[in-house]
Amino acid sequence: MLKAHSFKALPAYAQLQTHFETVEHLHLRDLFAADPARFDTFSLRFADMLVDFSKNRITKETHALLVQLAEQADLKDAIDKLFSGDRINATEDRAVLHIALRNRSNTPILVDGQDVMPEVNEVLTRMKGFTERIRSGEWKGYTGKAITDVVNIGIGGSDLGPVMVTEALKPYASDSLRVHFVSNVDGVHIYETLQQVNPETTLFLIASKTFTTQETMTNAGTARDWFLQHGGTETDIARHFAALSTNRKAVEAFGIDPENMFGFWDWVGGRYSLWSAIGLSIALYIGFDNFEELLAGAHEMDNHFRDTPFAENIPVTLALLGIWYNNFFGAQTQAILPYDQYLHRFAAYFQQGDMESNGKSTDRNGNPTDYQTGPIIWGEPGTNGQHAFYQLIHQGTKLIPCDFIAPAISQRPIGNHHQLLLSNFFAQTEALMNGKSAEEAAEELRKAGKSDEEVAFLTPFKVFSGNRPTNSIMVKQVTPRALGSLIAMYEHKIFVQGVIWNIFSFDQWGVELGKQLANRIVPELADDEPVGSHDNSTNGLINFYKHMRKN
Ligand SMILES: O=P(O)(O)OC[C@H]1O[C@@H](O)[C@@H](O)[C@@H](O)[C@@H]1O
Repeated sequence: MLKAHSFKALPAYAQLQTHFETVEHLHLRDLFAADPARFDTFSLRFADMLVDFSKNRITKETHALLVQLAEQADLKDAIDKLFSGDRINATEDRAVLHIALRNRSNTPILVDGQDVMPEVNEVLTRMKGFTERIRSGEWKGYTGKAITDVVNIGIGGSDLGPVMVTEALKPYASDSLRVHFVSNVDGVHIYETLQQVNPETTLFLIASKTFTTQETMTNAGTARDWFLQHGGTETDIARHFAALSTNRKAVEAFGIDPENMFGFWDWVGGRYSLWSAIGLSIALYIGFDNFEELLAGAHEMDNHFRDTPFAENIPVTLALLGIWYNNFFGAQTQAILPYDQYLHRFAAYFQQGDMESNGKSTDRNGNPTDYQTGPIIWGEPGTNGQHAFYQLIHQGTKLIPCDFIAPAISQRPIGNHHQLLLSNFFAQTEALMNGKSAEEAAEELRKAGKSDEEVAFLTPFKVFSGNRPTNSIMVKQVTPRALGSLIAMYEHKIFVQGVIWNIFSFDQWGVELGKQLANRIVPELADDEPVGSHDNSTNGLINFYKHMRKN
């Protein structure tokens, strides 16, 4: 169990509040001018990764106070508990052990006195064997043909991780195996996917921790019906359906051969599950060796996180900076901006990772928080984002801390594309930091031949206040190993913030109410009778729908 504390009663919180008043008006431009070694002071290295956090509105004192905040929140104790299988997910009474799934050192990790590693290794071995049989073509479909398409049916944590990672690591994929993902209960999603595949050569992975999720069970049922309608028989299902789940009974009840079930455990949170059997689509797509590289990269980051003093600890540093903006500057959001097209689902992945983990307003004592917790996470890959929403980041009224992520080496070196891409990556954080003064703007206009009148009119619109904070995270290349480290880095950042905010990061009660109400509404939609059991608006909407579909 994590110790509880009062976030705002931590001594460093009050000190940071006072300190904030001295920092709030400092401009990054001046901070850089005053300290030629600012980059060295505020950047960290890890393997082939560089994290430059010098373009943040902090001084050495800010950093020191933030580290104290972490210490006073007993972060060390929380990290020990995370890594030792303590039941830190108290409201679900579970340990939180995604770190065990990638524990390549294979040191024992105990839950209730029992080492979980043998089970973890056993599932990995089965995944490896299965992956190899599918990829080699040894595994045959019901007409004797090799599998060419894998359809992962899952949602939330049983979808977003595999989608993001298979997209990110496309260059490592086999040419002979395609992956598809169906998540939405909107029939359009399964329809469009089934259009693209052949029942003789398709493997469906039903990915659901609980094996009860409405969307997934509905899509799985539709896939099974389609398979049976297109030539497959009940006995052929064993060659074409596998389950990734913790719920053996429900898997069997669905009719999937237990031989084709890859299990995991209640101590794997859905949004932390890509490292488990939920990652089978990843392993099938990029091969098991590459999947192990992904695990190894995450394990390296786990070790860094567990063993590095807070001041040099990358996830801790990112978490503290986030708290600085969230709780002192009043920033509402955090943008994640990968300058790598293959990482185009990275921000979407951490929308769930972060917002489902830390979007909470009850603290660990059961009291409402009187401070802000998890930020809104959003982002698109560069340079597309630049032509969409960067206007607001540069000149809008909101403070938006941004993480810029880029590889030094492109997976697809073509002409000078990557240099152009990276010139934008470097230029954007420079522009956000420096801005452009009225004098500079006026000078530029004059040089462009504008009249004095035009200069006077246009200058205010051409001013950039700058002082907009960014982190720049560079890796050598987005290899499976580097990606594993990057994901684990953000996972631990989220953990650290939850510990300091005194909230429980590993439950998700907030997703339940909507599900409950939808289940109540489902039978009401079966006939055309008007409903009157809801509030006026909901009745009106349901009745409009019933009217429209009938007429
Ligand atoms: O993997 P299953 O059990 O289908 O859950 C899928 C998703 O459901 C949602 O409601 C959330 O709770 C997510 O954390 C979870 O990843």
